[in-house]
Amino acid sequence: MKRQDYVSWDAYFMGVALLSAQRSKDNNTQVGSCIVNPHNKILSMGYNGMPTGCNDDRMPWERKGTPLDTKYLYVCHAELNAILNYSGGSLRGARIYTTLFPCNECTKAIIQAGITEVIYYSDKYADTDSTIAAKRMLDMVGITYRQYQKEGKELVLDL
Ligand SMILES: O=c1[nH]c(=O)n([C@H]2C[C@H](O)[C@@H](COP(=O)(O)O)O2)cc1CO
Ligand SMILES: [Zn+2]
Repeated sequence: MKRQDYVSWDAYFMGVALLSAQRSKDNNTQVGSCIVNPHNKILSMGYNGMPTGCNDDRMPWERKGTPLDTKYLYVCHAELNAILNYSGGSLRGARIYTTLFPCNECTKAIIQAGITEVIYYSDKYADTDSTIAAKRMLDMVGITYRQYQKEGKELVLDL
């Protein structure tokens, strides 16, 4: 009989997104994303980080203070990184697994890239204008979004 406790496709791809998030240098929120085609092949991954070439140690990671001295003006979001990291052509018809509901800016990129489904883990900023705007756009263009349903499986990686 075949092994029974293998991970589902959803758990597999959200697991990859969660693992990608572990690369983030952000001390408050680590976000990871994984883009998958309709044949369940992974096309791209990303996490939130400073633009390539911007030294992590010289960039601000603060949340508050003078805007120029906070991370927000500089950090590249996980979803955008996953989209931009793809060098294989079109993402049309793909779905994106992401550990945090995409912001309005990433949502624009998701729409323009032709991604057709968003699966998210956390929606901790649901009450912000950014997330409300994101959902408004997704609804308008018919991109479906659903929260990842936990399967009660705890996976420990002995790295
Ligand atoms: O969809 C997203 N994707 C993403 O990568 N991020 C990143 C930007 C920041 O590095 C961090 C959010 O920081 P904070 O929770 O401290 O405000 O997450 C944030 C969002 C949603 O705002
Ligand atoms: Zn974003």
